[in-house]
Amino acid sequence: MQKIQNYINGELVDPIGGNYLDNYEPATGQIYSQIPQSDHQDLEMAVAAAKAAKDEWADMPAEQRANLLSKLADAIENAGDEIAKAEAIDNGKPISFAKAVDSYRSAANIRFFANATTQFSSECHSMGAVGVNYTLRDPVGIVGCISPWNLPLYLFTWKIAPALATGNCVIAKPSEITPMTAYLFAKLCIEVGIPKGVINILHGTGASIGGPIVEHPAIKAISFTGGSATGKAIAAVAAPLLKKTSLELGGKNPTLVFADCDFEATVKEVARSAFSNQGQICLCGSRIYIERSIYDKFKKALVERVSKLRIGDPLDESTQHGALVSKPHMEKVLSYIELAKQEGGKVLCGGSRVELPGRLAEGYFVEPTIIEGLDIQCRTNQEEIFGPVCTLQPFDTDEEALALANGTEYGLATSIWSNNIKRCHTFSRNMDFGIVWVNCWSLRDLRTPFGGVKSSGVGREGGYEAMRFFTEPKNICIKY
Ligand SMILES: NC(=O)C1=CN([C@@H]2O[C@H](COP(=O)(O)OP(=O)(O)OC[C@H]3O[C@@H](n4cnc5c(N)ncnc54)[C@H](O)[C@@H]3O)[C@@H](O)[C@H]2O)C=CC1
Ligand SMILES: O=C(O)/C=C/C=C(\O)C(=O)O
Repeated sequence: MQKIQNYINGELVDPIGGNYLDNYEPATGQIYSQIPQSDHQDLEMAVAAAKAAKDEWADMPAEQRANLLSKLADAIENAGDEIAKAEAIDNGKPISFAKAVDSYRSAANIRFFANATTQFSSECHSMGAVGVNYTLRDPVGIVGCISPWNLPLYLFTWKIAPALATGNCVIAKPSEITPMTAYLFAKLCIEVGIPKGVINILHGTGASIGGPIVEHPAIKAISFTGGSATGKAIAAVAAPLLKKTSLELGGKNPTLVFADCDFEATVKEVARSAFSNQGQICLCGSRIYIERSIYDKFKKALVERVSKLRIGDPLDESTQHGALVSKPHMEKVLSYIELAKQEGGKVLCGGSRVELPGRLAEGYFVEPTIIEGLDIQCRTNQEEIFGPVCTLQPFDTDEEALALANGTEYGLATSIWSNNIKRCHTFSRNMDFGIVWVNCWSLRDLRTPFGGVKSSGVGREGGYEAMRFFTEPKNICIKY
């Protein structure tokens, strides 16, 4: 059975303690590889390597760093099909999605920040005849990047790329549930000649290696994406250590559909926003509010479209809906469907585990599920399910729609579907979310601030926001 290795000081190495975890293939429910259960000993090695590498990497001219990162982006692009296949096996997502989204964005993340390195500049403030201030943006030093399982290499590179671009050395931990593409990424780093110690990748659980990364005194900033409970636990450890944190956490995102929307296009995109990646994206729209005059028509069209999604083998190019990432996660999602029924919800489509034949018989497949008849206060509409489950609810007025949209503890992303420009602007201004999409969903421009408010997190990723996070400003004041 394949054994994944850590990547420390430019080499693939076994964990010092010799401990491993099983890695499951979600589509089959079978163990197919093993991953290091790293601990503080591995971390000390990684920190020593990063310390040795840090000055040379920080002092390297931006263009040279950009060239190395561009080579890494090329390597990811060339390995795109292999990465997509590994993601489909490790995560359960359809291979077509993994190619179009995961592989594509992993390369794009690195390329974007390779280019940004050469464009990043700092500020200068003239004091007239008195003097001048200018600001240096120094790398923070050694930073920790901790990523989740839903978009494995995509979110791993989304953090690592700006950290490296701004001259930091990185200790990174991918999710223990989907470690495979971070392992492939380590091999590509070796292939393209990323200097030793600049990136170090440690595998294992949050308790065994995630926590120690957050606590380590040499690691000065933590960029984390994952559940809100984990984010709060990380913040509690990092705050007294005065570490910078960027926390991109959960969502319970509302989708607002108005009667004046482009009907067909909206049905299509709302289905995509709810069920892409089996609903396992923090941006997915899981609470769909529809203006009452089109509620029945929209519901019928949405249910019809979603019921036709092809559920099957993630490795089959025609599959549109794959497996959930793990057995515990599947059980969590199914338990929320049961809860929704107990809370008075009516299941309009889906609602059950799917049993597929042959090698997929033990796989973690759950039908795309649409539920109606629940109010905003119930747990189904308040808690993040993070799976292929959404609820529908009609509304009568703009005021009611706004109150429903803002009515949870989360504030990550929302989408509005309407051709009334005034309404779109007014809603965009009044909604408590970090990201508002109007007549689109997840239309991404990597320069924009990415992240949420309320329990959806602290700080922003993307573009200069990420580059500012990974640098320390130093003001220099010169008197003439
Ligand atoms: N992007 C998002 O918004 C995501 C949200 N979730 C939500 O979180 C729920 C739980 O999923 P999990 O896989 O348990 O996510 P998680 O938030 O626990 O895991 C994310 C990453 O954090 C690490 N981690 C866990 N505990 C840690 C700690 N104390 N210190 C440092 N690192 C730690 C994990 O090993 C993983 O690499 C999901 O059901 C879903 O609702 C999960 C993944 C992504
Ligand atoms: O950067 C994006 O386009 C998407 C990011 C998605 C997440 O952060 C998530 O699902 O956790």
